[in-house]
Amino acid sequence: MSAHTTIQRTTIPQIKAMKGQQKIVCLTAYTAPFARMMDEFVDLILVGDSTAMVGYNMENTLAITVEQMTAHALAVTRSSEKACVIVDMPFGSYQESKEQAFRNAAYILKHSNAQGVKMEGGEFLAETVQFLTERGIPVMAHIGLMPQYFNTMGGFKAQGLSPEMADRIYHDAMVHTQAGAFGLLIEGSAEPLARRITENVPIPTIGIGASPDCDGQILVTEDILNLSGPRIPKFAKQFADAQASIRAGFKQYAEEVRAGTFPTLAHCFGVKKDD
Ligand SMILES: Nc1nc(=O)c2c([nH]1)NC[C@@H]1CN(c3ccc(C(=O)N[C@@H](CCC(=O)O)C(=O)O)cc3)CN21
Ligand SMILES: CC(C)C(=O)C(=O)O
Ligand SMILES: [Mg+2]
Repeated sequence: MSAHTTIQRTTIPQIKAMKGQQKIVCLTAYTAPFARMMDEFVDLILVGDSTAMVGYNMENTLAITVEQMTAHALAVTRSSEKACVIVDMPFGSYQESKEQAFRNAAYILKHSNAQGVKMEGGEFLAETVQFLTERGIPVMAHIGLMPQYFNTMGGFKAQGLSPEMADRIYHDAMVHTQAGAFGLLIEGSAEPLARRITENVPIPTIGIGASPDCDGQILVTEDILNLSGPRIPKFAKQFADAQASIRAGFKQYAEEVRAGTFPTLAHCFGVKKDD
């Protein structure tokens, strides 16, 4: 047995096969500590472009680059061994043409060792989904609320609430499925729409602010740990208060340094026993 055949990373075909069998548990991670801690609990880690907002305190996701996403993705793959890892293609790196999309997706995967990419878009994106899938790059299509349309939409607005819009998003889901997407991420959309899509596609749907009936769920990790800023979406639920625990640690450290009780000689080098 070779030295590196201990744990096999979950593959994209395995994620696809989970539909109808078991819920697909997904979270975002951008850096080593969270990737390392969540690896045993999640099936899939998304290196989300939400790091623009959560990690860099930007107003929206538009300014993050291919190089930044690649660096975050590499940190995540180096710090996990079990979860399937996919990466958000950042704004402007895939919308221009299917060739541009392939070039940037191949760059990201080559330099990060991640397994697939996610891209936001409706019907126009289907030929890109097919082009990449045929050439060895698995694509998850992100539909519904698409944060990269921040300027077109004038903010983050729930989608598919009217029958006309719901039908258009349903159609987008069918077209992406036909094009070979390995999964659909449905964000901020009417619940009946997300359920109807889930029931009518053979590929997994991953919901965020979508429906309990989606094949899997995802949230932004910092949101569920109370580590995000003040603007947390309605669909996020707080599962732990890491902020309280981290702030307590900062407070204690500051107090001990100011009081001169940290460090002690036990934290120092070259200290003689009888000093
Ligand atoms: N911290 C964080 N969590 C996220 O889930 C997330 C990000 N950042 N950044 C990228 C996108 C943007 N997302 C968001 C951000 C805000 C709302 C929001 O405020 N929605 C309103 C309803 C908007 C409407 O329909 O008018 C809400 O009440 O939740 C939704 C999705 C989801 N993603
Ligand atoms: C919110 C999830 C789905 C995402 O796209 C991100 O984290 O960027
Ligand atoms: Mg994203």
